[in-house]
Amino acid sequence: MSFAIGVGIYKRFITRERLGLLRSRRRIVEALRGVDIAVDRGRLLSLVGPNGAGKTTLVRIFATLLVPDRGEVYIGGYDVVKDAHRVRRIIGLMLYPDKGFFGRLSGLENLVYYGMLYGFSRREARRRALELIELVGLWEARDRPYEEYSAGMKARLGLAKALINNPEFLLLDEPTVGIDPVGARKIREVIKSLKNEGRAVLLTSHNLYEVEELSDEVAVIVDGRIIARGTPIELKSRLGFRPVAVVKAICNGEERIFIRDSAGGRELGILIREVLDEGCEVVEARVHEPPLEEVLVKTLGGA
Ligand SMILES: Nc1ncnc2c1ncn2[C@@H]1O[C@H](COP(=O)(O)OP(=O)(O)OP(=O)(O)O)[C@@H](O)[C@H]1O
Repeated sequence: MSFAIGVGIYKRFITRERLGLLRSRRRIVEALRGVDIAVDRGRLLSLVGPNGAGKTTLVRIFATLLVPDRGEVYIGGYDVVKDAHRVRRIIGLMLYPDKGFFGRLSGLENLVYYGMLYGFSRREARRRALELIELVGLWEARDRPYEEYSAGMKARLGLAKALINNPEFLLLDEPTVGIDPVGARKIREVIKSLKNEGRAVLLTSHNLYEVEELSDEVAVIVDGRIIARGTPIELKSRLGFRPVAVVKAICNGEERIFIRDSAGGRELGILIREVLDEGCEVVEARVHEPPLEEVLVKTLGGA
């Protein structure tokens, strides 16, 4: 059985919609409509989809912050509703934006505080906090007040906080939003190493290049339902996008481009041979695989 598993998850919100100064009416939002999801140890599953699709709602249910209306969710064998306190001991959560920090305390003090909430002694909490501050690249800023941190620094501290209890399951909601490219790469490396250590990771991101780089599996959520899932490569081919072999050549003094469907991987070699047989000179040969970004933007269109 998978380390984290959710079956038939259904969640709706009842809100009030304003119709004017004095009038409002009840509005029902079906945020999740029968979602099945599973994440194994040492694997990273990304949730992608348009704004309002239900990704954060799903993360919050796995994090025990919301109770599903229907369906079952287990993490490490514990029910997220009935055994919420046990689940909280084995998960780490990074939400965006993270409102759980004290502005006047330094990054380090904030982490020590959270370590002690998990039951570590002050000494142990400090040792762990320093280790994590170093890991996320905040060493120089460790004694500065949190309120002075930039958005990217806050996000890094959020990741460190998610790791303070050495969690087996990590829930990362938009972990690199607002972080500069060098910082974001650092965060991605940390996420990869956490996964390679055997943790299960559930991630949401609108950065599909990041999703493609990190994910073992991607689930596309639209309107509260998973409409497609698979490895990035499976997903692309399921959505009708296949790699193509492209050969650029000079034939009789003119540049020509030859293109061939290249699902099997051997087509590029065959195409090059054919082009050479035609008496052309090959100047460039490659397999073009459309990035996940291109595939999903074309598939989801205006969703
Ligand atoms: N507390 C709430 N009360 C009412 N509606 C809510 C609440 N939380 C979420 N929703 C609604 O549920 C739906 C799913 O929201 P959710 O935040 O899960 O989407 P998302 O996929 O994470 O979006 P984004 O990419 O913008 O972060 C949206 O229609 C949202 O407005």
